[in-house]
Amino acid sequence: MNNARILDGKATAARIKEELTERVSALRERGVTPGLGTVLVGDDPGSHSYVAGKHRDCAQVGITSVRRDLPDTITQEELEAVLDELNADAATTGYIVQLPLPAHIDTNAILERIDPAKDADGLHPTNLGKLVLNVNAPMDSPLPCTPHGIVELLLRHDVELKGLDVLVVGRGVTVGRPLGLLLTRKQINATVTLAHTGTVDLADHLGRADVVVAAAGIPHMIRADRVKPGAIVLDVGVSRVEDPETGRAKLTGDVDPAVASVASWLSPNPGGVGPMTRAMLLTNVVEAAERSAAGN
Ligand SMILES: Nc1nc2c(c(=O)[nH]1)N[C@@H](CN(C=O)c1ccc(C(=O)N[C@@H](CCC(=O)O)C(=O)O)cc1)CN2
Repeated sequence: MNNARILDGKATAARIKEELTERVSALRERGVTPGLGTVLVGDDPGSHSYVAGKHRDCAQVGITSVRRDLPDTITQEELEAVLDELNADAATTGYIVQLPLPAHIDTNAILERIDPAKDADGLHPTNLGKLVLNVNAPMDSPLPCTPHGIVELLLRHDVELKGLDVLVVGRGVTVGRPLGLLLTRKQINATVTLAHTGTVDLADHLGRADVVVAAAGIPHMIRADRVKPGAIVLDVGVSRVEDPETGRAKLTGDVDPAVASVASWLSPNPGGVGPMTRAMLLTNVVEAAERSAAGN
């Protein structure tokens, strides 16, 4: 039995895209055309699918976009040269480097090479630093897309986290760490536990959490019998596992579908945080263009 109400990321992202379409046309009337660049290294099917989705979204809202798809044999220096080109390209008002990068590439050095004013992912150290220092008033600088998407998804469903105990499972730089910072801001005022592979008794944390954000990338690790009844559960992690019936790869989230019978709200996967991640990327691109149109 499914009791949980659905945090519908697909429908919410569609509404955000409608709002952005109007903002983009207002910018275009003022002679400003927002343009997204994507840098994709290698041939990971998941990354290719996400990047393709980002370009489809751009076309939908009127943002121009360019792709730089590169072989996984590229060197650090060659990749940095591509970023230097994008930093200098006036038509690219914002860009992202799709993660993960191959192991021989120094990811932190790459993120640092992005012009912070063109950082559409909010992952440049300057922009992450603003998040840590809590100095990015709304729209001053980009926020990382997935954490921002999670907050926006909850806000637009009128789900308040004030005073709630949130368990974030996963301490990665694109989700867990920045999400902990966002949720502990005074405007949200949640209490956050960041669980990770070194966490001793995850089951104990799970059983006590009012809100669970699962971003570990371990299929169905969050089970109904472990979750506090009435908890709010967001499924962010994704794995590609072979479907035994068809033999084809299938997307599987971190949350067992049976959790829907005990949770009060559930953000499914697919259809939850993924589309919101893409909507927040578009938001970052539009806001950067609006800042530059305002001369900031
Ligand atoms: N540079 C970045 N790299 C990565 C990020 C990021 O924010 N910036 N996050 C993730 C992947 N990601 C964005 O790039 C992403 C994940 C999921 C989706 C999405 O729309 N998922 C759909 C299903 C899509 C499908 O069927 O393939 C859904 O959940 O409904 C978009 C973007 C890691 N890398």
